[in-house]
Amino acid sequence: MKDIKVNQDLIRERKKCSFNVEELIHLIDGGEQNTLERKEIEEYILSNKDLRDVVPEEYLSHKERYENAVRKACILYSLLLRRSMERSPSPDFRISNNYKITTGVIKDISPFLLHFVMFLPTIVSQASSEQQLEWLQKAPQMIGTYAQTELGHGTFLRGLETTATYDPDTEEFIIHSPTLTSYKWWPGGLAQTANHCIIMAQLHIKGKNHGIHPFLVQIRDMETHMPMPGIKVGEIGPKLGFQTANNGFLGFDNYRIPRTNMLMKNSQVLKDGTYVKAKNNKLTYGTMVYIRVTILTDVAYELSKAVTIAVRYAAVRHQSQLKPGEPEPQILDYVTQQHKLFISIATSHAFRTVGLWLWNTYNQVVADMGKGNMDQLPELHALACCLKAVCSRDATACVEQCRFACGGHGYMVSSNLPTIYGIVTATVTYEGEYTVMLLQTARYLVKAYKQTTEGKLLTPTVSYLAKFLKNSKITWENTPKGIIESFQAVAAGKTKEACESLFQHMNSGKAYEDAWNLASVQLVNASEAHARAVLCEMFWKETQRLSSSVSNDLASVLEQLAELYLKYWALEKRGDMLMYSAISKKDVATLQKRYEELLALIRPNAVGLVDGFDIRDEILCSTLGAYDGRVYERLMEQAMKSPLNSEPVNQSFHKYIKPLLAKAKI
Ligand SMILES: Cc1cc2nc3c(=O)[nH]c(=O)nc-3n(C[C@H](O)[C@H](O)[C@H](O)COP(=O)(O)OP(=O)(O)OC[C@H]3O[C@@H](n4cnc5c(N)ncnc54)[C@H](O)[C@@H]3O)c2cc1C
Repeated sequence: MKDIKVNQDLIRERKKCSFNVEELIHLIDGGEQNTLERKEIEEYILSNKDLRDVVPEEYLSHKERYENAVRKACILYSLLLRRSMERSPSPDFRISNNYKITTGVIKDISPFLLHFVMFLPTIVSQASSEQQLEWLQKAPQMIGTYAQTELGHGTFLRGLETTATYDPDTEEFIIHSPTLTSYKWWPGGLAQTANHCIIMAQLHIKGKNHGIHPFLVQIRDMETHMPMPGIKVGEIGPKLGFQTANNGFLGFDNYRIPRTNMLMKNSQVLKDGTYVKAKNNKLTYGTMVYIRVTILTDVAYELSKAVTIAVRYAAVRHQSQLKPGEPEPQILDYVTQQHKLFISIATSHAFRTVGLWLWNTYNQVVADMGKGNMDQLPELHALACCLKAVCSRDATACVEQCRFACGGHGYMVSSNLPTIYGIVTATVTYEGEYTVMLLQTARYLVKAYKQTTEGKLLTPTVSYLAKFLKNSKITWENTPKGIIESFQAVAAGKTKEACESLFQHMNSGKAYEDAWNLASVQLVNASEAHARAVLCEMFWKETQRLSSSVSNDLASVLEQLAELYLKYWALEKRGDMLMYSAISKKDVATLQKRYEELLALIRPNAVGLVDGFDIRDEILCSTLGAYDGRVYERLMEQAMKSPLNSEPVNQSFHKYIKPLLAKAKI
């Protein structure tokens, strides 16, 4: 960074920082060695000139954009492949930001993403060991995706219509799309990129439907890349974001695949058509839970990008006057601006920290499952559902807030905030839609509530229910512990009310399903409250644990962020606090005062904190957020790249405007 001219405001901000930014970078990366490795990969990839766009992506046509994304993705993967042949990859890739290198190459979503995040993990988790051996060997030739959603059904898996009918004479499955609504719709990379696909289809044997099962299907010829006969495949068109993800549709016309292409780790179909049911149907949850768990750290990273852009911009931008006659202050000095932005810094840390805790829990549960112990799977599933829902929704709100905080310039595509928003808001829907996820967790909460009333022991993450269901209002204590307990009391109270509503509807003669639907707004609220209680508790506990391993300077900043997170949400949810704890109006004022003190404490470290995310300019891709703060110069440089600026008069003037003006003269 020595040779570049850095904006004076940013220089001053960096001098104010009270902690060692390098230490924070190492903490986020999971150790100094990981930081070194990440930086080395970033330099190796991002210094490759072929990966730079001469014309910014947004000026390309839809087709050119896709082709450019494929070109860059191929260079990227061959570079990564060469490197992995030279040295062994990092043992724990989740802990480091290494895996985020793709966003520095393809600003939006790679058309190969699904191959890595869904196709390969599904083979690993759902194919038998023989299938894995065969397919993973062929994997370098395969480009895969995961096709579950259909035009007519996403959430309701049992409603999927694609059929896989077993023909014992040829030992094949006949894959068929019987209706328009049975067409697969959405899978990333499906349209023009993938040559293979895991599809979910209804398994029919001898006239009996055995439900949804996964199948490996080749959809394109390995040489010509033409769609295989019997396959209809294409692209679904532009979306809010994900412009380069190559989301596709797929239909089958009695397409035959070998029997051995059903993924048979769990259920099996024998040669004669005998169906062998999975020992435990929960085993198939594996990949879904895995992806939901990883979404927490994914949105934490995207949010760290958004808030880096917004905080650096707020340090460089001067607007209005605090006092008449005085110079215009940095907008970061407005307390409302700090209120808008600092929660995003804290939230990114919260989601990364809790995400890593959940990741470790997931690994523990998977290890136990390997030994035949499934006991913790329902709890993990319930946790992953509500945390995925709340984190994706909160991150979306935070990214949008960062964009608002940049005023008009935040609306520029060159700020990169609109693209980040497009990426983050998609996580609210895919891999389990928001409301549906909260309702899944609600089922677990209802069960836990019943267990409490029966005096049975509860699993650790809901054990607070037993404690707080007894008290209608708990004593208010203005400490992190007190706030966490209040969130637990809120969750317990909302769970109780949702359950009472459910049971009342049932007692009045409604069927369970109707009663569930009638109580569902309250059930969703209970589930959201449970997620907040878990987030607050785990973020605080994990911060305490991490703080003991870092310098005092860094520890105090980390604790300020965790405290800010708790205070922010206690204030946001003050209505709930008033309902379920003995908090008074005076206590709320004290909470507000401390929250404002925290904003002031964090203010001098704001730029240092976003520098601590250590996101290279090539990955940020933002005119507003680059390390050097050359905001206005970059905005103008990017504007000059608009093809409309390449000629002084556009042809549309002669074609349309001039004749119109001529008519106006008459
Ligand atoms: C960017 C993006 C990428 C995607 N990538 C893939 C992919 O690679 N592969 C793939 O297979 N799919 C993919 N999907 C599809 C995605 O998984 C589905 O969109 C998602 O599961 C939601 O299903 P749906 O669209 O049918 O919505 P719906 O289920 O129709 O939901 C619509 C509304 O109905 C409500 N609703 C539905 N059921 C219930 C219920 N039981 N109770 C209360 N409310 C309910 C929902 O809350 C929502 O408000 C992708 C989607 C997006 C947006």
